[in-house]
Amino acid sequence: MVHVYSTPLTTRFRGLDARDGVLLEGEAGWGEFSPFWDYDDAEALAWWRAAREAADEGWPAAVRTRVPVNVTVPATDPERARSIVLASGGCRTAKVKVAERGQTLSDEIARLEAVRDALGPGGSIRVDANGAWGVDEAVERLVHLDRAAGGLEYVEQPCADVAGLAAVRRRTHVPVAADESVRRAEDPFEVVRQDAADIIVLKVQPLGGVRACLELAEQVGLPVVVSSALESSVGLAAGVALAAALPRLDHACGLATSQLLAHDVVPEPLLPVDGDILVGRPVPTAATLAATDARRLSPDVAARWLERVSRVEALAAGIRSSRGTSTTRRDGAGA
Ligand SMILES: O=C(O)CCC(=O)C1=CC=C[C@@H](O)[C@@H]1C(=O)O
Ligand SMILES: [Mg+2]
Repeated sequence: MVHVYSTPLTTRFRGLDARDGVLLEGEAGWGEFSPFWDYDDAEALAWWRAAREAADEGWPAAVRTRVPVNVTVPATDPERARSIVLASGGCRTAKVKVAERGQTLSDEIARLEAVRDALGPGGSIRVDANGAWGVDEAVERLVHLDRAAGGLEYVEQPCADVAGLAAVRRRTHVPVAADESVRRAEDPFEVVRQDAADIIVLKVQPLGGVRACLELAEQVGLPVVVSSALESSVGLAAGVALAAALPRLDHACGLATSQLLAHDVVPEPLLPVDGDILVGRPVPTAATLAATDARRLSPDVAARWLERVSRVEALAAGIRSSRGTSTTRRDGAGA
């Protein structure tokens, strides 16, 4: 069964006001396929593999029952930032978006001060620049942002390229986390070779599934933060499964993003309680599927997704047969 979901966001995020994607049901449960629209079909293949893993195989065993998570604060005004933190379900870590086009350093300082105020002195604050800064700009900005936050836990992807991350890392005491340099890189190990990061951010869909992420984490050998791709709780469950299966987890994970969706696809979304998400796999119901059904809410979006699924599924099948392996166990499933 294939369901195309669509929901408004509660706060604009990553330039988006709505989120949409596809849910697939297989023998092992539900999987999510929701590459952002700026990912082409070749890039979307990894997202497809993650969805099929969830639907057909399920995930490796958990070694913990709860996962500490951060509240995600979009590039919004200080009052809204404060209320997002206060309504976060007890998160002790906040991730604050910075370097948003059209915003100034003082907007960012005001947002960080509001977040620190709401979090209290004991919480941790990290920022994410999504690769928008040059090296000098990053080093300079971090002095101000570190001060406004009362100390930063780390900066995520300050610059776009790995050499930039490495240079920033040498020039600031704020630890550096690599996100896009892992999930959109041709070679995620470049970050290790250039000594460019203290932490790696892993997202299950763009990296091809929970097992692929566990393998990557082991090979990279750096501390891991598991983060969402702004999925519904069906997709978030895969991130939670990864965080639950990692042998070591030293940092809160970016998996509390159901808070950014106006509607989720399950009756009890994966949301933090006392700052933790309980490891589990919520199941959609007929009522929640109907409430998020893109075929009813925005038929054009639903049609685009069904076409995308057919194309990516064909691409995946072509790759499998050209490698000489058997075709899918579930030929045609999902389309
Ligand atoms: O890490 C989090 O707190 C939430 C997830 C998150 O920030 C992101 C999800 C999806 C797309 C990205 O632009 C963004 C990120 O850059 O980490
Ligand atoms: Mg990021």
